[in-house]
This record gives sequence, structure tokens and C-alpha cells, in this order.
Amino acid sequence: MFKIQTLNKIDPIGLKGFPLDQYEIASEFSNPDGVIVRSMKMHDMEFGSGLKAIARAGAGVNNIPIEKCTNQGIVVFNTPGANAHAVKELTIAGLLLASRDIAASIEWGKTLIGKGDEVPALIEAGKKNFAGQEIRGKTLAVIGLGAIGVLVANAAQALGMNVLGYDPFISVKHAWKLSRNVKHAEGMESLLANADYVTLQVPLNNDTKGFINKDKFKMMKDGVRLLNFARGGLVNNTDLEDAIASGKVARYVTDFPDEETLKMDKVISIPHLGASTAESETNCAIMAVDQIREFMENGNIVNSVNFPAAEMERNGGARIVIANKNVPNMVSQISTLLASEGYNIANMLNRNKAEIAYNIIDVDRKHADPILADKIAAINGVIMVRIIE
Ligand SMILES: NC(=O)C1=CN([C@@H]2O[C@H](COP(=O)(O)OP(=O)(O)OC[C@H]3O[C@@H](n4cnc5c(N)ncnc54)[C@H](O)[C@@H]3O)[C@@H](O)[C@H]2O)C=CC1
Ligand SMILES: O=C(O)C(=O)COP(=O)(O)O
Repeated sequence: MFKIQTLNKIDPIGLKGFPLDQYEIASEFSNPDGVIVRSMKMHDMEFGSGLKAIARAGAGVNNIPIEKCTNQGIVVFNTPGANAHAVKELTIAGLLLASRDIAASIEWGKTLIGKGDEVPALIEAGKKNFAGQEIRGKTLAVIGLGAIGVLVANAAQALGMNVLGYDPFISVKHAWKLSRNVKHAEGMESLLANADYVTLQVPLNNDTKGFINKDKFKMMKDGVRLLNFARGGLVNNTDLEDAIASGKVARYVTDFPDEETLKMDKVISIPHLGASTAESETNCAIMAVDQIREFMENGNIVNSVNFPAAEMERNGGARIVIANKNVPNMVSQISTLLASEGYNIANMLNRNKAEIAYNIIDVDRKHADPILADKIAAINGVIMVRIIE
């Protein structure tokens, strides 16, 4: 029985993908085999010795201590693209919220409660205070052209915006999906100098923390509208406050409010609703469950952020999966040991990603002795071993 711990509320339709004769699902376990999580911060958690995989039902993995997981042989998955449409739609709503003073005008409307028959006239008299601008014909800079950025760029273009895209690491898959009307920005300076709106669709990591800071604000037009549906930490709050005070930033729409931004003028705050749609929650949960199952039952790895992709058909025999440091001579040590223990390799796959290598080895026997796993684990550089029958 595999024990799967859910750390956030995970969509029940997705969780139904776990056959109950093989999996036990609960929000509390002392030493689970797998974890499914959304945004809960896991950095201070201790991981039990049985933990094999963490699946983030969503895109961003900044709530998971990736390096610690890699060192402990724990495979971390995410579900790329599964919630991208939901975030695209809310980002488009953000463009309109940044343009038409919708949030403040709704709040003002509520102040008229009790004015009786005067309300319609007061509405007509007061609306001049909330006039806005159209997005059509304006220029939008999209920073990050991944699953979400591409959808936002294409949708904004379809709404009549001029769209500039920036992503030095764009994947071929996403480049194919990008509308040919989206212009490629050569660099940050020309991107920001020409944009009326800037939207962030990049992950938060060591390279992007505080990415939007005073230097970037200097490059932007006066009165720019900044959208952040990616992560709060991408923007330096002190520099943002100054940029708002000077009129450089006319509106900041964020899905990630914090104590500081909540107090700022011209900030429109949404409580991290980007992926909170029934469709996205189901998509993410189904994908996370499929990926965890494939790993638990077959050792195959699809959509991991810290391990290489590795998939091999089963041959009906026992399978041994091994993670090791990506250093020379590991495969030969492992295969020598297998031979000396009398195991014949029927099929084998070896993949690596940065510091880690992953092997799937099928032997031509139905069963492998658990002692074998201990012997492989004793090889210097081996991080994780599992026998799957
Ligand atoms: N508001 C919400 O509820 C949600 C927010 N997100 C956030 O949006 C981010 C992006 O999500 P996806 O598009 O699904 O991920 P993705 O991995 O498909 O795309 C991210 C893109 O950013 C690019 N990138 C990375 N560093 C960059 C840099 N320094 N400059 C320009 N581009 C850079 C990558 O090359 C990649 O193409 C997530 O990491 C997450 O933080 C994602 C889903 C929901
Ligand atoms: O997928 C992401 O990166 C998100 O930010 C969505 O977060 P959530 O699953 O809604 O807590």
C-alpha cells in the first residue's frame, strides 16, 4: 500500500485516480510515500525516510525545497500547463482592472446604499471620477513565454494590443504556439521602454527574485501598469512604492498581496485566485496523480523539475530504479554488482539532469531480493534505490 499525503485541498476528481486497493490517501501521515501539494510552504518540513515523490498540483515550485529533495532522492513533479488557461483569463481581467478603475468604482457604488431614489443620479454624477483607458492599441510586454505567457500574449494580441514578448529561454514547444504577431523584444531596455502594460509570467527562483526593481522601473514609461500573476517576490516592494509615489507606476495588479503592498495606493489585490477554477484544479490533480502513480508503480518519471525524464516499457520482470550522483563509473559499478549477484539485465535506461542521474533496470526475473537494494545503496554516490515488482 502506498501512503499519499495531501497537504492542500486536492481536487477529489483527481484523487479518484488512485486505486484504493493500492493507495491510502490522507492529510496526515507520519511517513508517507508520496505528497501532493499546492501552495503550502514545505521548506521547514522534515521528510520521512519513506518519502519518494512530491507532486505539485500546479506550476510554481518555489514552495518546495528542491535541492533538499534532490539530495534525499525525492522526485519533485509539477503539472506544466494544467492551470495555464485559468491564469491567462485572470491576467486578461487584470489588464482591464488596471485600465478601468473597476475595483474602486465598485467600492464607491456600495457607499451609496441608503440614498434611495437618488442613487441613479448619484451614479451618473460620480462616474466621471472613474474614467479609464482602453487596452486596444496599447503595448503589452509579456515577460516569460511559457505555458501561461504564450496564452496571455496571444489573447492580448487578439484583443487588439501590440504585444512584445521576452523570454531568453523560450522552449521550442512554446515558440511554436506563439502568435506570429507577437514581436520578439531584443532586450529588457527596449521591451520596457515601449510598454504601456507589463505582465510577469516567470517562475520565482534565485535568478528572478526582486527582478522588477528600481533599475527596471527606470526603463519603463511613466504611467505604466504592472501585472503580477506570477509571484510576489518578483517585485521589490520598496522600489514599487517609490515608483507608485513618483507616478511611474499607475497601477499594480497583483495576485500575491502582502502586508506592504496591501497598504500601497494604486495597488489592486487579488487573493491568489489565478488557478482557482474548477477546471484547473481538476486538471492539475489528475496530472499530479497520474505522474505519482507512474513513478510509484513503474519508476517512470514525467514532468519532474529535479530529475531527468525517464520512461521505459515494463518487460514483465522486476524493475530496479536507482538515482545516483552524476559522476563517472556509476553504471559500470551497478551492472558489475548485478552480474555478481546473478541478475541478468533485460533492458536498461540511464538519463541525467544536472547533478543527478537516474537508471531504470529491468532484470529477467520476476523477483529481486530486497538485499540487492541494500547492496546497490552501499555503492558510493547512490542516492536512492527501489525494487518494483
Ligand atoms: N497566479 C497563479 O495562481 C499562478 C501563478 N503561476 C506562476 O506563473 C509562473 C509561470 O507559469 P507557467 O507559464 O506555467 O510556467 P512555464 O515554466 O511554462 O513558463 C515560465 C517561462 O518563464 C521563462 N523564464 C524563466 N526565467 C526567465 C527570465 N529571467 N526572463 C524571462 N523569461 C524567463 C521560462 O523560459 C519559461 O518559458 C509559475 O512559475 C508560477 O510562479 C502559475 C500558475 C498559477
Ligand atoms: O500553479 C501555481 O504556480 C499557482 O500559483 C497555483 O497555486 P494554487 O494551486 O492555486 O495554490
